[in-house]
Amino acid sequence: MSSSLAALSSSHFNGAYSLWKIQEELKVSKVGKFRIRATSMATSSPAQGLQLGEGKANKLDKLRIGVLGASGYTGTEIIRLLANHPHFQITLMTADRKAGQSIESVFPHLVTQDLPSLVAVKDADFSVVDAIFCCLPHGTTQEIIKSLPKNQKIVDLSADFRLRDIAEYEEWYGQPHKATTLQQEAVYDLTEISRREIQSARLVANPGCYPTSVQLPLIPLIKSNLIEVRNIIIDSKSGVSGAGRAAKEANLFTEIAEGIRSYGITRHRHVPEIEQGLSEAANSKVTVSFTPHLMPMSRGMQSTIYVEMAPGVTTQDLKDHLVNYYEHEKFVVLLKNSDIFVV
Ligand SMILES: NC(=O)C1=CN([C@@H]2O[C@H](COP(=O)(O)OP(=O)(O)OC[C@H]3O[C@@H](n4cnc5c(N)ncnc54)[C@H](OP(=O)(O)O)[C@@H]3O)[C@@H](O)[C@H]2O)C=CC1
Ligand SMILES: CC(=O)N[C@@H](CCC(=O)OP(=O)(O)O)C(=O)O
Repeated sequence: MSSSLAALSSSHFNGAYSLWKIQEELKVSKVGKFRIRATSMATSSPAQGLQLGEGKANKLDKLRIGVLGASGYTGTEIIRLLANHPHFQITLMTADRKAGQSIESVFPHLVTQDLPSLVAVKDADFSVVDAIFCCLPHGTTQEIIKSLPKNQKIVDLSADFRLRDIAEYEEWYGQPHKATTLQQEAVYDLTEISRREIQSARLVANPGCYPTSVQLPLIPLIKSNLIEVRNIIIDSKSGVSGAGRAAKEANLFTEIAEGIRSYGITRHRHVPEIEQGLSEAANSKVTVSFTPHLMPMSRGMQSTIYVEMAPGVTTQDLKDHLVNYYEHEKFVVLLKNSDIFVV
């Protein structure tokens, strides 16, 4: 008997890009141990979630965008991606404590952009937007999205509409769901996995950071039966911006510099989201062992994922399949050189 394990590394810059690689295979057999190295890298952007049907996009010069939570970390990434985009114009930006301020007073690097001032959600004029990116804390998001005009496309970056099972949401997030009807309508997934459904959805639930780094490499491999759907071990590392911009004692420089902190062991809220995505790909219940770590870096993420390969499958098969699967994806790029992999 022999068993084959592969370790896949997947990383991304919070909320904007993802990278992954197949790192190495450790093959254990009667005749001993050997290693094979292969590398790949992927990038993915939440902005991909905003694609209207071709007809509509062609009629508009620029799509007018509202960014709710523009003074936060994900909000500013959306602004960075869209501010110079030929097809988008940011016409509304909201904040809470920073309402009334200019965006450059919050993020000085945006000083060269022609952007509206930050307003409170209650004062926002939604008639000036065609589509909305919602970058608000979960919990808050459900109430606010519920009150938005029904004709606008919304891409929600929070976790509020990701879990299809309301009971599961309430269990893992420790609060009742306040927009259960909208939850039924929401389309959760990565653009690379469900592009068509996302294009036609009104409410898109953008996957979380850790689930993105796990699902990009694993879903294509599960769908094609190249890996076993048991004993999946995910070891993830995140920069501190993943926790948002609001001040927290645990995220002070003195707490996180020069150290590594594992947290949420066996009970991180991304476990059900990861298992939901992998189970759908496998058409059977998949469970995972997932441990996130907070790293002394401001942004970026790396997930090293250990999987059992299906009988007869090699790491080259995994790599070939992923290269093929993501061949036409602009935001997923596989690393060619396995020695260079830096977050
Ligand atoms: N950070 C990350 O890497 C990622 C985060 N996410 C998710 O995206 C969402 C936003 O996260 P992130 O950008 O990190 O969070 P931040 O804490 O950095 O920003 C939150 C934003 O929401 C505003 N806000 C806070 N409370 C309220 C409220 N009650 N009403 C209206 N606006 C409010 C804040 O305004 P103000 O600053 O003026 O108070 C700020 O603009 C979260 O749900 C998070 O889980 C998703 C992917 C990645
Ligand atoms: C370092 C850190 O605290 N990370 C966050 C996840 C951040 C993320 O992007 O996920 P969401 O979109 O679900 O917020 C956490 O562990 O809860």
